Amino acid sequence: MTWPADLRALDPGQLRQLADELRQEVIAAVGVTGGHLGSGLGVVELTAAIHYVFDTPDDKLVWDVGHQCYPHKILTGRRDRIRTLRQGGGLSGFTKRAESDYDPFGAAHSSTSISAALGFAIANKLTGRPGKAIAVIGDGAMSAGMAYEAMNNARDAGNRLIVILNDNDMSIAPPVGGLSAYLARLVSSREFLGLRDVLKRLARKLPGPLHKAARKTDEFARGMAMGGTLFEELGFYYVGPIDGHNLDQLIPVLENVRDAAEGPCLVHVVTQKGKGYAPAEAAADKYHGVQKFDVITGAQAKAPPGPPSYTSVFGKALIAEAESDPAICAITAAMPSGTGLESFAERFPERSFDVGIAEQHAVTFAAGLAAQGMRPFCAIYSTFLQRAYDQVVHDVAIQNLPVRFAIDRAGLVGADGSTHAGSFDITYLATLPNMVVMAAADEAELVHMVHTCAVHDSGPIAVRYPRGNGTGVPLPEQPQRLEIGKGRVVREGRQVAILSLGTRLEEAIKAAEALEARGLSTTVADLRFAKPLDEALIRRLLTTHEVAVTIEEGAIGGLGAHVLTLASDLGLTDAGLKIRTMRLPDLFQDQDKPEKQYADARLDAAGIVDTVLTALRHNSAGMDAGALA
Ligand SMILES: Cc1ncc(C[n+]2csc(CCOP(=O)(O)OP(=O)(O)O)c2C)c(N)n1
Ligand SMILES: CC(=O)[C@@H](O)[C@H](O)COP(=O)(O)O
Ligand SMILES: [Mg+2]
Repeated sequence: MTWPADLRALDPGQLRQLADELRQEVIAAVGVTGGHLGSGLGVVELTAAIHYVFDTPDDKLVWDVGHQCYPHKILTGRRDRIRTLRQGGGLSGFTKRAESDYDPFGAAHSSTSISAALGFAIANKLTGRPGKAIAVIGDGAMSAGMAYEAMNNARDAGNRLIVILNDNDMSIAPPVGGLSAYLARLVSSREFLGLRDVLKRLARKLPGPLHKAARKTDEFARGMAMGGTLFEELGFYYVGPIDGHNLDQLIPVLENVRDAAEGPCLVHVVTQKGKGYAPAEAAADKYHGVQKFDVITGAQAKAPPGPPSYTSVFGKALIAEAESDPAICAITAAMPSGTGLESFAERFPERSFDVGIAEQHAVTFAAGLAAQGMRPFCAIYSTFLQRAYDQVVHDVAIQNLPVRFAIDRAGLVGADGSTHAGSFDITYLATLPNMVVMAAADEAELVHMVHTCAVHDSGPIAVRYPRGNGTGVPLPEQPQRLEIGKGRVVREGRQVAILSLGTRLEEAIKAAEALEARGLSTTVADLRFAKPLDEALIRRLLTTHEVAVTIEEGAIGGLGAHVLTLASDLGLTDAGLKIRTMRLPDLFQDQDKPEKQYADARLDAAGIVDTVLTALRHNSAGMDAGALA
């Protein structure tokens, strides 16, 4: 069928056909690109209905997280580019302002949509613009406090704000907590919808005050049957639950809500994650995030067997520690599989906590556990820990509590792009008093660091490690307790010192070999700690080598900055010390593959060699003293 630019040219039957074709296009595209599938399949009809009923892009449609936006992108002028998803220079895997007027707000971190939509709604109100703001938020995203902060403030928006709760009873894992149970009760009260339907139609027909009376009756009736909807207590007119795959239900309800005299409204739609694709529907994770796959069989492309992932090494190491220490417990914010805590939860269900998408709560909950004698490991991706920064400072660091932060996806992450890059954790953590910050150079080091976190009695410790597989080094039989603040020299030289932190060590060693081939004797040190620094080792290296280079997979303000500060504090920079810091560039990185990003950032052996040779050529005025012989 030819799809019209304006869906309102279609009759209901044609719109249903478009939805079916749209679903097939999503499946075909993600089969080629990989990415997020289940969520988008669950909102195919909802996406078509929203663009049918509302006047997008003038009405502002804000997707929460945005991982479900592929049908939206196909319907809004990006059908021809959908197979460039999540590739350098291609479409983002999330909504992105720069990409289209139909993406009024970027996303990727969850639970921001209601706040953003409220901003659009109030701006329209203040400027007299007529447009609506529609936030589509999932049941998982609805477990984050930020959603309630926004709803608590939404009343002023009146009927300019519409929230659509997309309830598919799934987060990445099955949803958790009281909200999930509450929504299940709302959904199971289907017979109540009949009563509400009647009252709603009645309410809509009645003028002004009576309308309000009917609404009160309506709420009262619901209160009797359901204890009042949480959302109504927050000032929303709750409509639902309705079938989010039934266009014959979706369209009249959305039209009513669009034209409602009052608001804000929350429409509760019930959908199925992975809808319409049997392999996704059957999968435990509903194909939340997938590799390229065979569309016929659903079989995903398997990565060639290689070393274990850092995530799995962490999960196994923590279980080993927990076997002998009942104080060890684990916390995830809705990402048990991503953080490697699934097996821990199976082994120690009573000591494992999935708090939902609630990183702020996760950190302060960990602080409470630690204050009462437990040894909590808070496993949160670097990028998502950013959401709980004040909790790290205020509840953990200032109180010097023994919380352990297992920071996965630290560094570049590739296809998820700039919103998910773990670029800032060294910078934002190593600046905190009391905080210990470690970075594993390989998976063996990670085992030692997990053990050190388990046995060392101190305040907070963070250990960072990257997305993906290890280097293939053998895992230690017996983990070692590392001395806090002590690095290690992995190669002794005399002229050049490379001070590495984390997994850039492999490239540092390659660079040393290349420099030796040029007659430059090179030392390589794995500092292990961004805080506290190994002052004795750093002083020795900086005072006995012609040039020193620091390298880290983090943004400015991390290891390099701390080494430079130490050097200046020790007066080592007074004597014309040649030192260069290598770090991620000062920009938000696209969804290029990590190897391209490392090369672009020069955080590889070639970049290190180039940095050293350039430094050696520079005279004391920092001028290039001509090509090195
Ligand atoms: C702050 C934050 N924490 C964690 C994530 C990882 N994450 C992405 S989608 C998702 C689950 C979202 O569930 P829901 O909102 O119900 O959407 P669905 O996938 O079910 O459509 C999570 C935990 C995130 N994007 N942002
Ligand atoms: C949408 C979202 O935030 C998660 O699905 C994230 O993309 C997972 O990242 P990993 O694939 O690195 O686990
Ligand atoms: Mg969900």
